[in-house]
Amino acid sequence: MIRAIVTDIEGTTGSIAFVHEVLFPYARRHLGDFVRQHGNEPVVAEQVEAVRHLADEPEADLERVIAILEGWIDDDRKVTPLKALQGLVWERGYRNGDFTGHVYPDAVDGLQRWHQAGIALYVYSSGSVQAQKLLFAHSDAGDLTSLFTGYFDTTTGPKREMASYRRIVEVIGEPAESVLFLSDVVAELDAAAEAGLRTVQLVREPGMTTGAHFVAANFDAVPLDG
Ligand SMILES: CSCCC(=O)C(=O)COP(=O)(O)O
Ligand SMILES: [Mg+2]
Repeated sequence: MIRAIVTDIEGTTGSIAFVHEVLFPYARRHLGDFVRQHGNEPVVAEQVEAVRHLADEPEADLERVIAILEGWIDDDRKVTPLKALQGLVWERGYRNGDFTGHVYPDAVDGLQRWHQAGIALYVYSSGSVQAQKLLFAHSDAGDLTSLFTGYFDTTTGPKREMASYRRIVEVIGEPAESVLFLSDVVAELDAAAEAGLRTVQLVREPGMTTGAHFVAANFDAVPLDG
């Protein structure tokens, strides 16, 4: 019996296009000025220092750090300091009404249905927990945050590593086999299955790589039995 569902965001609850054509370009446009303006504030300074450490450039000045971050956006690197800073930059975009978080209507329905059925819902995304909460608080369908029990990001570990899912299951406090992980990415599903979780792959667009996981075209087709 499924007692908890952990869902990915990009390509699962919302479109890949929203992340790559709205969120990432917004961060690319505003990140430099944001870091220049707020670089002395502890929450930003901590991430700037983490960039220097991760890039192995301890002497990098602020302009060099910004260039590193912009390169990481271009390469879609799922690294914690970039993700934390992106979340801070997107906050302004959501609050200004520059965009709303894309969530597929079937995902809204499915999440509401499962929540009403007493299944605990969690998010696991490379986007920071702050960015996840912003997306669901300012979604196309309104504030959906009350549906979720908890959020996990790269501070729990990379999404393609089995140990990350072991940690998530420990926090959830349910047996791995009663936790279902939803994602569009086979490598993430492989890692979750290795940790003993049940898995379903969302294939929302033609031509996506599939693997050994049950495939669903949308949340209506996600089976909770068998
Ligand atoms: C929290 S919305 C932004 C998502 C993001 O930054 C990202 O890299 C997508 O990662 P996911 O793990 O949801 O595929
Ligand atoms: Mg995804």
